[in-house]
Amino acid sequence: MILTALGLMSGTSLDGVDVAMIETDGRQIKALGPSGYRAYTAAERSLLREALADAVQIERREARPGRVRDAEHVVTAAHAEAIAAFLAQNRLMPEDIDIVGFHGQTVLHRPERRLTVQIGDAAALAKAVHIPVMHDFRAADVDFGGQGAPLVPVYHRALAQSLSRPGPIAVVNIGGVSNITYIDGDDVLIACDTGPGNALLDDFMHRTTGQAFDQDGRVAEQGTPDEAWIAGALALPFFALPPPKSLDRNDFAALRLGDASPADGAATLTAFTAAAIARIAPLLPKPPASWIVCGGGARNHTMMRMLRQRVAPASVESADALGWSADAIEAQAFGFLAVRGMKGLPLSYPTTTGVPFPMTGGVIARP
Ligand SMILES: Nc1ncnc2c1ncn2[C@@H]1O[C@H](COP(=O)(O)OP(=O)(O)OP(=O)(O)O)[C@@H](O)[C@H]1O
Ligand SMILES: CC(=O)N[C@H]1[C@@H]2OC[C@@H](O2)[C@@H](O)[C@@H]1O[C@H](C)C(=O)O
Repeated sequence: MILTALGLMSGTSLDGVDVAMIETDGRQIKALGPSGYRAYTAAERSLLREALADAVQIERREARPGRVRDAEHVVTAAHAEAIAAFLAQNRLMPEDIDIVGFHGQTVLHRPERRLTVQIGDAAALAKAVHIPVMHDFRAADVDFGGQGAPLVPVYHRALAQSLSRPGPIAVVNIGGVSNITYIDGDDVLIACDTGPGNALLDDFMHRTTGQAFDQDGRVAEQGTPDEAWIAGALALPFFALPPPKSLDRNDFAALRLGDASPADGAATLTAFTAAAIARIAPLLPKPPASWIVCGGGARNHTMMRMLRQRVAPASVESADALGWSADAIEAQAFGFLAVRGMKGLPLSYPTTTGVPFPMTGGVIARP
């Protein structure tokens, strides 16, 4: 049966809430609908940053220390607003939607302690929007010893079904953290986080220039990467580990650049992200022949150029260039995952998160 889902994603970049509509039976994509976006205000974003800092002390999933509880209210309200605006703009009624896939906002990810915390009150959201809400997508995977991330690979595989590109194909998402899905024919699906995405660069830009991010990679383009610093950072044990593996947004936050100018610092961090993505290739069964990049990093021309240099002669294309929506893919993915969860289909596999057997997930809150 084909269901209509709305997927919602509030990613590690802390920039806002993406919404996207998808019609699917959980295996194939029947149609992709419109998408929308509700940015966090500067005040909301700084509250989320404080919540991330306070979340470090969390030991039980339900705990909401310090600013985490206030942040949870803000996250829930922002998602309710995002859905209301999306329905109004597209002249849709709540009854037109079968299920909402609500990822929430990750504030702490410690799979080695069987702990991953996404804030957002699904029961309150279901009541506010009058639609059933599926949430807690990562919990079952982590409970069974999986990484709990990344979860988009099953959706990348569904998207790639209609793609004619030489394989193996690597779909890379450059959000706050970067992750990769490796697809080789119908049977091989491997995934992991590769290292930093935009979060380190965004934090550096914020600190040194007051800008939220390096628009189109223009600042990095003016600078020179510090290759010795990058080689030192890539020597961290994480980068030598084979998939599956995952990261917390702030796992590399302690890395410091010293006195770099904004241009050289941005160039170094952009090159670090590209180099960390390319570093996964020797840990995969074969080097990918076609790289497809989604997430906000696909708009950073300097990052795309640096990735091209590092994976040559393989091709590197932006998801938008294929007619996929680089910005909406993760939100579409959580709509798709909600339908898979309703049908008891796996969200993750031993080769994507390290879970011991294919694992479904998600919990439904009803209005
Ligand atoms: N035009 C642009 N030029 C350069 N960078 C951009 C541009 N647009 C977006 N970005 C970068 O992309 C980031 C947002 O990416 P995205 O929306 O994929 O993140 P996310 O949803 O938080 O991701 P994830 O959950 O995968 O970590 C911004 O913080 C910024 O660093
Ligand atoms: C714990 C968590 O929220 N992880 C995010 C984060 O952002 C990118 C990367 O790290 C990825 O592993 C994951 O998100 C995507 C949507 C995923 O689960 O596939």
